[in-house]
Formats: sequence, structure tokens, C-alpha cells
Amino acid sequence: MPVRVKICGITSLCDARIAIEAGADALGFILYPGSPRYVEAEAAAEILEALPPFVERIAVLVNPTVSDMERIESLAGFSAWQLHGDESAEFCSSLRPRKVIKALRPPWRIAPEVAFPAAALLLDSPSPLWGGSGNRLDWPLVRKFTERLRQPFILSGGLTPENVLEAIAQTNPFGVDVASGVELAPGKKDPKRVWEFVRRCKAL
Ligand SMILES: O=C(O)c1ccccc1N[C@@H]1O[C@H](COP(=O)(O)O)[C@@H](O)[C@H]1O
Repeated sequence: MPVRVKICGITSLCDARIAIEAGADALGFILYPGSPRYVEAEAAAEILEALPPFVERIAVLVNPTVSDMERIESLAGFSAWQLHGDESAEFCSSLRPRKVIKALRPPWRIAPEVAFPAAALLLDSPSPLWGGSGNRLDWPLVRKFTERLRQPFILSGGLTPENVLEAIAQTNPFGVDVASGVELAPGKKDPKRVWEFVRRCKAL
């Protein structure tokens, strides 16, 4: 199965179009105010309205309340929710039927054999800002953990056009997710790096 690619930290329609033209499957919008890639829900909604179909639109949040999510839902049409904080299994379960991607950082405190109530897990590296650190995960450790996993997982954390093929070869993820590794500056994508990242993933 071809690996799915998410380009995260989109803050403008121009960058969204670059990622789509490059062949990305999903775009991520950081709705967490502590991030240098923060985009207000109203601004994200304007970008989403201009996007073509068949592109996943992911809202990235850190420890949201249900009412935060309901407010965003009233403004913008996201297709899935990437929860990047300390959200519990019970909280994720309560969000059904929304599609949840739950981000986890090592040390992983879940048993991989027990399905977590989320459409997918996203494995990221530790970060003081919850995400977008550019720090790489220990891929052999990821492999060991995911071998027993019973649901799709997305690899993230410090991926770049230069290392993504090695990361995929070592971990065999359902998808890959990149924010800082394809940027000119936080919140501004580098078109060449976006194209190169997607091209390498899709050439597999
Ligand atoms: O990118 C951010 O600023 C961010 C902030 C808060 C939560 C998640 C965030 N991004 C996610 O972090 C990972 C890894 O990013 P990077 O490629 O290492 O820069 C990725 O899943 C983003 O979706």
C-alpha cells in the first residue's frame, strides 16, 4: 500500500495549494495558540473552503475541550482531529463518531496489543511545545512498538526529504507527517522541500 503523506502546519492558501499539487493526501492546521504554526479557526475555515475534494483536512489540537471542538466544527469542515496533548482513551472514545488521530510520545504508556479508541495513532518525539520540534524518533524503538500494534500508525517527528525513505524502510508506517522539515521558517513552507518530500514518499 502506498504510504499516505500529511503536510502539517499549513497557515496559508498558497502553502495548502503547493502541498496538494505536490500530491499530499492530508493537510494539517495547528489550532493550538502556543505553536509558531498557529492558525485561527476562522482563517483555517477560509482556506478549507477553497480546497478541492479528496484532500483530508486535519485539525491539530492540544488538550481541547469538547466545546472547543464544537466551536471549531461550527466554523470549519475538518475531516479528522489530531489530538496532540494528554487526551485520555476515555476522552478519545467519547468523541465518536469523529475521526481521531491520537498523538503519542515515548515512553509509550499503552499496550500495543490493545486497540486504542482512535482511527490511527501518530508517533511523535517529545517536545516542550507539544509538537513540531523537528526531533527524530528512535526508529528501531518505533519498529519494536508497532510490530504488535493492531491499528494504523503515522510516523512523525523530525522527518525531512532527506531521511523519510529511511524512516519508512525502518518502520513501515501507514502514513508520514511532517511540519518543520519542509519549511523556510515556522509556518511558511518551502515549496521545493514539500515537493521533494512527497515525491520521494510516492515513488515507493
Ligand atoms: O507543528 C507544531 O507546531 C505543533 C504544535 C503542537 C502540536 C503539534 C504540532 N505539530 C505536529 O508535530 C509533529 C512533528 O513535527 P515536526 O515534523 O517534527 O516539525 C507533526 O505530527 C505535526 O503534526
